[in-house]
Amino acid sequence: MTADLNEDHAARAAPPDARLLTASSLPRRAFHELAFFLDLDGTLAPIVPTPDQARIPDATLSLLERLYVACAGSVAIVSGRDAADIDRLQAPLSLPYAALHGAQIKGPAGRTESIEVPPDELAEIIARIESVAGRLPGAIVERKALSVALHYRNAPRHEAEIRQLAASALAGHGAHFEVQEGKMVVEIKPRGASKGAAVERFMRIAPFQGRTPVFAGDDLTDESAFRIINAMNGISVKIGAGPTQALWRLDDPPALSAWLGSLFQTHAAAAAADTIKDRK
Ligand SMILES: O=P(O)(O)OC[C@H]1O[C@H](O[C@H]2O[C@H](CO)[C@@H](O)[C@H](O)[C@H]2O)[C@H](O)[C@@H](O)[C@@H]1O
Repeated sequence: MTADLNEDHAARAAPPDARLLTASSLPRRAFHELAFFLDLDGTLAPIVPTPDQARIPDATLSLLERLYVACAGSVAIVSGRDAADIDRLQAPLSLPYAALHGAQIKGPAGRTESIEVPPDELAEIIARIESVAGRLPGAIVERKALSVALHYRNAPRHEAEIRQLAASALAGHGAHFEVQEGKMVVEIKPRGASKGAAVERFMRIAPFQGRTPVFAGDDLTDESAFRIINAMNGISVKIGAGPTQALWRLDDPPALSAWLGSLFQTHAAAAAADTIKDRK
């Protein structure tokens, strides 16, 4: 069993005790005290039938821009997607991000960091997967810079074969790669890449350092980040149903947008109250 499958087990074993997050659940904190880490698919962008149909709604992009300004740059996307996809999906914004489940990081000053994997091994894995997936109607192979995802959302009857294919493609490459399960997808990613490690990395650098981290995510890959966030006394938010290590829960991407919007309303109301107090 790989580390990530263990994470899967840990998530399933956790009691379903994440509490519903509302506008008044948390003590009020100023934006300059907070750092936001947001997953992409299923969190900022609703889940859709194929990866290339995914979009971050314009209203969410506007909210992210306001948040970025309010937090003086302490907002990052933390995704399993390829860097090029994150650039495309967040345009016209250019928030810092972790791509490929944390294997690559683009920091606040645009500096990039990356895990390295042997390119010939990745090419072998992809060739093996593509040679079989082509015979499974509906299966989608998503090639990424350091990994490959095998989607079965449109080929649910082939789930078992697809999982088996990922396991067999990994054989002989386990020193550098590992399996990452996700929503109707099985991926082969660089060994050791994790969203938790990416969040820890961001939290060691300005402007994130010293703030209370907030992480929202919907999938198994987000569980490593929830654990790190909890250990940092941060705010971990699971989007959607399912067992989780997160302490808070929101129903879906629109609920996350509404909660982020409510932070601005609370902030504005508090500022107005302070002004009235000052005048008295
Ligand atoms: O960490 P994330 O930003 O959530 O990325 C996880 C994977 O998301 C994408 O796949 C998922 O979303 C697709 C679009 O909604 C959906 O069709 C698919 O079934 C989901 O698994 C993306 O394609 C992957 O590369 C990401 O790793």
